[in-house]
Amino acid sequence: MAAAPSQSYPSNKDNTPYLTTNQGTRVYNNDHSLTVGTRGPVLIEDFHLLEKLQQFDREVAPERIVHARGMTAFGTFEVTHDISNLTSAAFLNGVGSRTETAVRFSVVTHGRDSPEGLRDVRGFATKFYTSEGNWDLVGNNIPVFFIRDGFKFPDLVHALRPNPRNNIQEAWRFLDFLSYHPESAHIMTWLAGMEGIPTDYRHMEGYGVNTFTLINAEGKETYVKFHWRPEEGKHRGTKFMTDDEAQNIGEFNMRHSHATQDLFNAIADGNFPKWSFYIQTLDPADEHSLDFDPLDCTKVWPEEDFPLQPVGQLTLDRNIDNFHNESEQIAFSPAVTVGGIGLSNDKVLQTRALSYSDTQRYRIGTNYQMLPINAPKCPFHNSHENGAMNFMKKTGEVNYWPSSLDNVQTSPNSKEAQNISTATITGQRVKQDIPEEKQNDFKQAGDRYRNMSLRESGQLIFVLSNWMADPKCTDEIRNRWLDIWGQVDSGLATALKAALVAQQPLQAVKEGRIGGHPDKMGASKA
Ligand code: HEM
Repeated sequence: MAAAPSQSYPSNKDNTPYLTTNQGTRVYNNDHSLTVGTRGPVLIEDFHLLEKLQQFDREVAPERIVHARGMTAFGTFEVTHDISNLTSAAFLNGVGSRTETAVRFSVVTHGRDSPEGLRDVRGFATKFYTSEGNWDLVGNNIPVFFIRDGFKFPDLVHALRPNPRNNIQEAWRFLDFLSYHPESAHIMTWLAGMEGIPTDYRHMEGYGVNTFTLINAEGKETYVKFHWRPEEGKHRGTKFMTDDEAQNIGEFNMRHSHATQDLFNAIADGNFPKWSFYIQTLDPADEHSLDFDPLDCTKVWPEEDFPLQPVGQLTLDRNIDNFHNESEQIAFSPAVTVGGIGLSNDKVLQTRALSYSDTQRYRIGTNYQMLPINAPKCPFHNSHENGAMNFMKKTGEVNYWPSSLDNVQTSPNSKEAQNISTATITGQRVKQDIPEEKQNDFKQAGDRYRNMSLRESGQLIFVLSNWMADPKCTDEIRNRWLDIWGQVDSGLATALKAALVAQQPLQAVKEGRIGGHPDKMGASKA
């Protein structure tokens, strides 16, 4: 017997051998509009024509405001080292425990069809469909971020995205904004360095970036950083490209989708990519002994002080069936978590907790969480109701709580209750940066620079000086950055000054703008 309409989820598998409208009626002609005579006019009573055009007119859903370009694959996460001493999350407990996952890799700044070989941060977002609900680990391939307060995120993204006047990404704009944020010097050593253009998605690291908490069965909280390490290839499994190599790949791959293709082909060929999963932990009682703030996501926790502890392994072994349903409509949020894993007070993480589901309600729709790609694989039950595109079959008469007629219960002693930190917080309401003595914005950037090989530091200087040589970059912006780089490492600032002297005319000649002045470049001419 056919399923009742409210239970029926149309699928290609249920196709009839006949073309039908979405209403299920057979189509007798799929070539011509209904017209009066062979030359028209066209009649609007042609429901099939209207449905076909109107569906097409609405095919494009709004793209993500960031990370618009991306690709999803499915796989399994398996625990290799038990961490039940640290967390009560069931899926992390017991060696051999396996959880279904979906991972979406992405490029941050530009649109849905932008090239995948751009110098940019990459996203590495993982959805774990655990037996206790979904956990989303929404990470990047670079371990640090540009800012330490999400209040600044819209300005950051505006500065990185194309100029609103000419729709071209211009280095002077992000250099201008970031020069007021010296905490960004650290990520700039990654973005402008060798790590700025990963070869593909399979050879990337992933980092949770923000500090989270693990909470164990006794309620003890531990600060944690999450890390993915690819298992294939050299240099910790990562592979990167130079600007020239990336340009070549872009020219060769006219669809600018070499990384999507690489991932899809590898999985289709049975060459399944694998990542190891590690944590770094810190007892909150020890946080004040550090010379940086462990909740400041512009800092890493040095591995020599906070060794990586292995937890598990991720294998991606299944491609998506449909890009729109499983990559465009997949929705991640750092606030989607399970009992035993919580958020820290990291100000970027706390602001992220709002932003993702807010934009998903806008870009996918009110009921985005019901879509098969986003719904948990465990039972769920609540009184959330209705809204556009709600396709849940509900037959009950009680859609409120509590009720004497519906004995559904809360679970006050469940692990979820333990997600709420028991730490006492006191303080005045303020709008302020973290204490100055903990900002320490230059040390980690300087250490990275001083540990670079000649090739690596040469690459960094090449990219930074190219950005600073943008003819629309004013002397004031350039000098502010030279001052920042001087505090990172005086040798780096000297090298940059020398590179700028050598490079600026070259850049201008290359772009046919020699003798240019910011006003003549169309920046602000009235
Ligand atoms: C306050 C800072 C941030 C805000 C407000 C923010 C906001 C957003 C928003 C609105 C989206 C689009 C989500 C969607 O349409 O589904 C997004 C995507 C994403 N963000 Fe952030 N973000 C912030 C910082 C970060 C950081 C620090 C990371 C890395 C840890 C990150 C990683 C990602 C990833 C990987 C995606 C793509 C998820 C996907 O594949 O669908 N974001 N972010």
